[in-house]
Amino acid sequence: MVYPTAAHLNPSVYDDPLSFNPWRWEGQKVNSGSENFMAFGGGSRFCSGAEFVKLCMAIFFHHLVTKYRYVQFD
Ligand code: HEM
Repeated sequence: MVYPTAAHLNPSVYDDPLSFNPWRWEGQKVNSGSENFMAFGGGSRFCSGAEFVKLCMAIFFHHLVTKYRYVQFD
């Protein structure tokens, strides 16, 4: 039995696992066979919408950063 949340918060794999760091998986093996990244489950129950939702997220972020201007409030 694998507990994905524990794998994602494993301090021996990820430095400071509770901090927000979108780059934490850079250079890691994050495909469906990864032992350290299981956001979409694994094995025979692997999320069948994974590729679809990754495309949706890429399109969403593309529009988020190209169609809006951002200003910093102090
Ligand atoms: C960020 C978005 C998503 C995340 C994080 C996610 C995550 C997951 C996870 C962790 C599982 C495995 C559940 C288990 O082991 O019992 C799963 C299964 C599944 N997901 Fe997703 N999912 C996402 C989006 C989607 C979308 C958009 C679809 C469909 C269009 C989808 C369809 C499915 C289906 C059908 C299963 C069951 C697969 C099976 O048991 O054979 N998911 N998802």
